Amino acid sequence: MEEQEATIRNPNPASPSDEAGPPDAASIWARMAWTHLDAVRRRVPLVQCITNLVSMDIAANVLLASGASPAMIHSINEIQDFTPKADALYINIGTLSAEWVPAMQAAAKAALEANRPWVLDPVAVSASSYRMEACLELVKLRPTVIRGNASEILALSSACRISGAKGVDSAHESFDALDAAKSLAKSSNAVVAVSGAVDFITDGDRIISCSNGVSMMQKITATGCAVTALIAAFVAIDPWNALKATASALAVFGLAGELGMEMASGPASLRMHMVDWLFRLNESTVATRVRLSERS
Ligand SMILES: Nc1ncnc2c1ncn2[C@@H]1O[C@H](COP(=O)(O)OP(=O)(O)O)[C@@H](O)[C@H]1O
Ligand SMILES: Cc1ncsc1CCOP(=O)(O)O
Ligand SMILES: [Mg+2]
Repeated sequence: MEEQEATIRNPNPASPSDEAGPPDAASIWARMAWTHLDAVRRRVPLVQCITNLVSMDIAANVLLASGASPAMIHSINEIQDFTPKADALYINIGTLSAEWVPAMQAAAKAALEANRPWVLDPVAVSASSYRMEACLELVKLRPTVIRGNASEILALSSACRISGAKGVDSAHESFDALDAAKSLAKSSNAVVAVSGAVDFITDGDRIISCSNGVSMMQKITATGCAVTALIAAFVAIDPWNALKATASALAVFGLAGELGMEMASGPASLRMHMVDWLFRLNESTVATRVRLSERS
């Protein structure tokens, strides 16, 4: 366990005998993504998911295929016993109901008390003031990571309704939400990830961008929810480096989408092939095809 953690903190130590010379920044990031995926497979983190009804199947299958252990447990009566046993908690407000809000809050508090990372997906946060208020209360419970599409991050960051946002889908490009993401990261103390054609991950100071993925992923419902679940698994195995773990999860997911698209004929087969590729990804594919970089 200690050896693995050390590897994650320093995923690519320079080797003086490396004939190819020192690795470039892109390959260091890609090797980091592999180290994270490998650690998830070895350590099989238990991820408690309180997620929407649409996403339960794909989120659980994405976690399983990647090597994590999903548990879709949302009854308030089980939080006290179960949440401290989980390695990370995932909360998603997609199909919010009055009954679930107290369970979400209790789980976030239990995760904090047990020193476990927890990850928030603010699905369609601007759809209603009820949803926005519930989400703002959750943000006060110090999520480790918040991942949303551009419209959601813009809305949450300004905590007001954004005209043009259409339900659960984004009406904005991820770059439009970059300043909002930085500001939300600073005010919430969370790592904030904005997904889109390019994903941006920030802690308020550093910004990592990820250009893996294919646009067809938007045509599968709950891909955003599923990648947020995957972020929870990656943060579970590297909680002190949530920025990097989040970037790795988005890159691995996007790469599985790219490889899946080579075999798919539409959204339904992409979903299947993407899950297969999360299971099949190997070191050389991840190390050569992940596209992460840090913006200066
Ligand atoms: N135009 C795009 N090109 C490539 N990948 C994309 C594109 N749009 C979204 N993705 C990917 O799809 C996944 C879900 O992101 P997104 O659609 O923004 O979330 P949501 O489903 O919450 O709206 C992410 O992994 C993201 O990188
Ligand atoms: C369609 C829908 N309605 C409520 S939650 C949900 C799924 C949203 O998934 P994603 O945010 O990944 O697009
Ligand atoms: Mg979403």
